Amino acid sequence: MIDALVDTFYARVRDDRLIGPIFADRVADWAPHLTQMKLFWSSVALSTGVYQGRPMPKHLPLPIDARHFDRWLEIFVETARDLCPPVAARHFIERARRIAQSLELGIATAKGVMLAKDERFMRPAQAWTPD
Ligand code: HEM
Repeated sequence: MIDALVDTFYARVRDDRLIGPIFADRVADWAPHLTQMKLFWSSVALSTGVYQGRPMPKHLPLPIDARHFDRWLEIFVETARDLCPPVAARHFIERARRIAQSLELGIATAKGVMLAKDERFMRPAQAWTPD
């Protein structure tokens, strides 16, 4: 189930107009990324301990905020509901929401922004400069 969830989720992510390009700029070889994500979900959903990485430092430099996390979660929720029985879908979705929230908080903090409870992180608009 984790194999199917991860494969389908990232196939959809890669096609997405908002978050697809963020992955396209950084993930050249998808096979190792998908393997890593399957280990991650095995650890998170089944407590197997097979994922050894640290997701936070990988996300801190990304140009992402609340809008990107909302889209990520929207695709994740749709995919989990499409592929998993309801109990399993809820199990994955609950964990994805918690981790997304903690990544968003970490990104805000790294940018010197102290979010209030339930406040979302929005990146300041980029000043327009001619090429
Ligand atoms: C806006 C939302 C997100 C974007 C654009 C994003 C993007 C990325 C990118 C580009 C990488 C590859 C980084 C690299 O190898 O240099 C990555 C890795 C990863 N992401 Fe995300 N991510 C998002 C949200 C999430 C969420 C919500 C989770 C967990 C539920 C997550 C879990 C991971 C993990 C486990 C890795 C692998 C880290 C490793 O190599 O050990 N990401 N992400």
